[in-house]
Amino acid sequence: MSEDKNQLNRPNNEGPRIKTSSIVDDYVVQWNQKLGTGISGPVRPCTKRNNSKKFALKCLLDSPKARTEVNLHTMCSGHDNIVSVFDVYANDIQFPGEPHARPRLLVVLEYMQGGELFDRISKESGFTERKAAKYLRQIANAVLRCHTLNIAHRDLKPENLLIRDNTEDSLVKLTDFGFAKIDDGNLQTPHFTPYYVAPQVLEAHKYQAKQKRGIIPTSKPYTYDKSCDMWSMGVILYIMLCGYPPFYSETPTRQITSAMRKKILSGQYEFPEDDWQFISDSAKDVVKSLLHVDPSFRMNIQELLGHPWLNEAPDNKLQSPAVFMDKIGMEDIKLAHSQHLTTMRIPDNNVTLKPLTDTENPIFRKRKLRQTSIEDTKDSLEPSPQKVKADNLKVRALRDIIAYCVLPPKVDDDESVLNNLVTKAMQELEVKNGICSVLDSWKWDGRKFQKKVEKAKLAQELSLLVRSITESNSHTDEPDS
Ligand SMILES: Nc1ncnc2c1ncn2[C@@H]1O[C@H](COP(=O)(O)OP(=O)(O)OP(=O)(O)O)[C@@H](O)[C@H]1O
Repeated sequence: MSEDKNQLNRPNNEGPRIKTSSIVDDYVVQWNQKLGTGISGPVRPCTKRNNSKKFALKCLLDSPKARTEVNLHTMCSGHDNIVSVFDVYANDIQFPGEPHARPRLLVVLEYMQGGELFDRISKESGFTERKAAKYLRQIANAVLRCHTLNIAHRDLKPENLLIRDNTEDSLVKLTDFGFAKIDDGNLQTPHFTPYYVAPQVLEAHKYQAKQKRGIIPTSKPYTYDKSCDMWSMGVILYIMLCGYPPFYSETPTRQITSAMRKKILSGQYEFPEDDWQFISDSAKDVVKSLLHVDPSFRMNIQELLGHPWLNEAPDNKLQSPAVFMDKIGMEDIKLAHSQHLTTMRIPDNNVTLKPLTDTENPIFRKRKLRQTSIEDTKDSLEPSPQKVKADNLKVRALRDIIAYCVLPPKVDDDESVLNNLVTKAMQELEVKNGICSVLDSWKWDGRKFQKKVEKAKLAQELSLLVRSITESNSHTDEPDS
């Protein structure tokens, strides 16, 4: 058996053996070439000295987060539908423009010659439902591997689905474990940050409450991180079938609009007749089951793999390749999906309110990355501490309301607490349009609500408002519409 095959079949549950010898002893790295670029900088080609095989090299600044990425990726590696990790080196490296060498993790990955999945689909002349099902099955198998190991990938998006080679039946493989985490399904009240409470957290609370009341059996624990992956597969499938995403702004913009947010939250999407009339009901059933707004009713990975459409999809031709040819449209689709994933990811630290500097915002980072020509600038992409402080102050009052709504009620709680918090927010906020449209739902008369407030819903809508305010502050060049 070849060395590479051995590597693919070895058990990976101990994490990688990180070598401290120099990578150049074993590999020739083409430092000036790029296979692609992500938030952590370029991925470069490299060749193994002893067998002349080509690999892809991802360079990460060494940090606990990078070590987690490498660790979880290595654990999932060794599966046909996951890009394999072959070697990991911890070396000090100085890139052009840097004053000194910095500790880096150099991750030698299986070389994915065929590029990104959606680019491949755009070139397929006879792309059919059956082929879409074949791709989805492979993606689902990758997710099964992760979920079986209790790892949620949390960044399932088109750019992270790569094709092995240029052959007709080439495999699709999942990569980039930068947001992956062990999903222990453990969600107790203090274990999230009210600042960034995502709809999924609130939904998880609802689920737990239903479990406590015996409405949902406790034997099927709901894990919110894993259900993000299922949602992502629903979006990816929808796009594969028609060429555009289910939740999309009508006006071309790189920001999610508030109307779009509402649609996402309430699961409002359509199968426009013109484009979907020839797509099978079975395919639509898979989409619906994955894009279920309530994660407790969303299909899990085993259910997806057991769906008949995956094996019996009809051979009707799809229009998506033609739509994928529109590169600018594709970029927008990718950005919108990334942004939505950011909303769904739950902050990992608990109890204390997190400063913005600790959050990951791929859109923000990517935009910055595009603006700079210096390689490996990960550290310089953070907003200044002064700006973070100013941003935090602007939305502090909104965060107080969110925290009030999501934390368990105090014994002496009454309506005046919420009314006072809202009044304070109205006084502090510079731009009030966003909050006014949220408050309108419960008839805020300037001092109190005339209608009974659904606290979970209010928290959901305000957390989206907070995100849009802080994000639009980060990109004053592209205001939220
Ligand atoms: N194994 C590989 N073989 C070929 N190209 C690759 C490989 N891994 C990554 N790439 C290319 O590099 C790009 C960035 O890789 P990756 O997503 O792992 O980096 P990242 O810095 O974590 O990016 P992201 O912004 O997506 O989080 C990919 O979209 C792809 O085009």
